[in-house]
Amino acid sequence: MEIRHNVHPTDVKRYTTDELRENFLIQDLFQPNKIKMVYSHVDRMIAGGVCPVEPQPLQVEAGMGVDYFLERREIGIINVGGTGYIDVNGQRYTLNRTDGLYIGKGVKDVVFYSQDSHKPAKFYFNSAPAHATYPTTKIERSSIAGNHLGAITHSNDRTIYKYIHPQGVQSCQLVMGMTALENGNMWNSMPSHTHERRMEVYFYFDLPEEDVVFHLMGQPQETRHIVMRNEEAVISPSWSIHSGVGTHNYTFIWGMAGENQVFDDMDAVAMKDIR
Ligand SMILES: O=C[C@H](O)[C@@H](O)CC(=O)C(=O)O
Ligand SMILES: [Zn+2]
Repeated sequence: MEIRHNVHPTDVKRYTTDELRENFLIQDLFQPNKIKMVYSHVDRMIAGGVCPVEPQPLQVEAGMGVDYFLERREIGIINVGGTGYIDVNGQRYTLNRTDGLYIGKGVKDVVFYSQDSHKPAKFYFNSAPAHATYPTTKIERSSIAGNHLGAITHSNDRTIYKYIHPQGVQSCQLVMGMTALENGNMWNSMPSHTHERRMEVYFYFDLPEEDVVFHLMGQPQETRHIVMRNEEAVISPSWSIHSGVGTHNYTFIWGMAGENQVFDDMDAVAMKDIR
């Protein structure tokens, strides 16, 4: 398990490109038969990926100080690969591409599978500390009514699908969903925002190999960027904007943890104030 520490925004002003990438960027999420996990000290969020060519059990990692992964945690999972299965205490859930699964605190036995090892599942996940148990629930993408936002005139015509949230599948603190940009639309979350009360992780996918997303971060008056490729994620502390522009349209999964679960509790940054 990789550990990422908290960093102070005053220090981040002086970070080099490599330091920004070492502290915030998450790469190599889908290595065959390996569960990749990054443990962020920002709200103790774990972001990770599983590519189960062979079945992969979710295992506690050294340093977590518990007997099993979900002893004091909850997890949200979205499949971005071929059809896969997740067995939760022996009960099988089938996840097609972009279907999700919430698993509550206390579940001991979670195993990831691919339906076809030549077209393996790619399970992206976010996990946050939890102190109560909410039911394990499958979330079919087709069952979610998306919220349409943006317009082609601002190159940000997109649909937000909320998977885990107070009006949908319940959780202790995890809020999770997916935003898909229409063809020819490149911008997300601009005008930008922060949310002092929650951190967020973005995972970009559906991006052609030769294309990139310039992910924008930093304090609103002190912005920086990280160049990201397909199937990479980035940690956004509560003081940082999280926005991006691609050389091609893309889709991204967002996950949040922290003080509240109110999606609209954002500190909007006026365009005249961003620097
Ligand atoms: O706090 C909310 C998150 O930043 C995202 O949900 C924003 C987003 O998906 C978008 O604007 O497209
Ligand atoms: Zn946000």
